[in-house]
Amino acid sequence: ALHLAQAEDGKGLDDFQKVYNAIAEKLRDEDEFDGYIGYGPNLVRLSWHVSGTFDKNDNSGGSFGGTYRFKKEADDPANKGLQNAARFLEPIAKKFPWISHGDLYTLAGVTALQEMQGPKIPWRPGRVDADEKDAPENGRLPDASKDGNYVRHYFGRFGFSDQEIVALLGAHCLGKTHLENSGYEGPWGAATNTFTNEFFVNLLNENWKLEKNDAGNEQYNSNKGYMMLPTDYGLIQDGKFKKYVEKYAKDQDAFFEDFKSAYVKLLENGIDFSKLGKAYVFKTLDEQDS
Ligand code: HEM
Ligand SMILES: Nc1c([N+](=O)[O-])cnc2ccccc12
Repeated sequence: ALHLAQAEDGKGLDDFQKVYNAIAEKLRDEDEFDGYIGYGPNLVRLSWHVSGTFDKNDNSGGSFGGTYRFKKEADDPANKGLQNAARFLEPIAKKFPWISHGDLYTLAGVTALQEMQGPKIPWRPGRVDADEKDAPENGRLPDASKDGNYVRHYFGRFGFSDQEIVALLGAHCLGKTHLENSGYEGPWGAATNTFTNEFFVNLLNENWKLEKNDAGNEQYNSNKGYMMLPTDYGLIQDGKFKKYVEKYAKDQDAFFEDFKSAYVKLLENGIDFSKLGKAYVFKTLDEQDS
C-alpha cells in the first residue's frame, strides 16, 4: 500500500517557510560552489535522485523514507557528486531537527528551483524516516548512455507519459555534468543556475556532433561548447518526444506549468497525502524582502 503522509506534528506553513528561507539564504551565501554555479542544481538533482528510486510495482524506494541518509543509498555510483548537496543540508537538518529527511531533501529541491526563478512548486510534508533495511538497492537510477526508447521504458516504471518525461528532462537547463562524477563533461559556458526552457532551445538549434569524451564515453557536443547526454539527445531522435521539445522550446510558460506538475508527481510518488490539507506554496526570498 502507499505510505500514509504524517506531517510533523504542530508544524505549519510558517515553520516550513523558515526551512525554505534557511536553505535559500545559504544558497545566496555560498554562491562560489562549482565555478559560481552554486548549489541549486545539485540540490535539484538530489531531490530527483531520492525520488527516482521509486518502483510502482512494489511501492519500494521513492522519497518517503529519507533513506538517502544511509551509505547503502548515498554510495550508489549514480549518486556521485550529490555528497555536496548532502553536506550543504547538514546544518539545515541540525537547525530544524523536527523535519524528516524525506521532507528536507524534497523541500530543498523546491527551494532551489524557486530561487533559480523556476515555477512555484506546491509542496506537501509528511514523509517519515524509514530504516536502512528499507533503502532501495543501487542501480535504480537511469543510464545516460542510452536512447529515447530506454528513457520511455525507464520512466514507465513511474507511470510517466511522454509529455511528462520531456518536461522533467527540462531540468537539464541547470548545472552541468562532471567527468569525475558521471563520466560526462560540460557544458561550462551554458551551465546555468537559472531555470528556463533553454535546454529545449539548445537541443533544436545547435548542430550536435557525437564525440568520445576524456572518459571514453560518447556525448553530443556543439561548436558553442554546449553538450547533451545520449539520453538528452534521444528526445529529438524520437518523433513522439520531439513534438514536446518543440512545444517547450516555443512556450516557456507551458514548460513551467508541465514541469511543475511532473516534478510534484515525481516527489510525491508512492505517498498517500489524502489525510493532509492542501499543499504549501512558499514565497521566494525576493517576495519576502519587499
Ligand atoms: C533519463 C533521465 C536522466 C539521466 C540519464 C540523467 C543524467 C544526469 C547526469 C549524468 C548528470 C551529470 C551528473 C554529474 O556529472 O555531476 C546529471 C545532472 C543533473 N540532472 Fe539529470 N538525468 C536524468 C533526469 C533528470 C531529472 C528528471 C532531473 C530533475 C527533474 C535531473 C536534474 C539534473 C540536474 C539539475 C543536474 C545538474 C547537477 C549539477 O550541476 O550538479 N536529471 N543528470
Ligand atoms: N546543462 C546541461 C545541458 N545543456 O544543454 O546546457 C544538457 N544536458 C545536461 C545534462 C545534465 C546536466 C546538465 C546539462
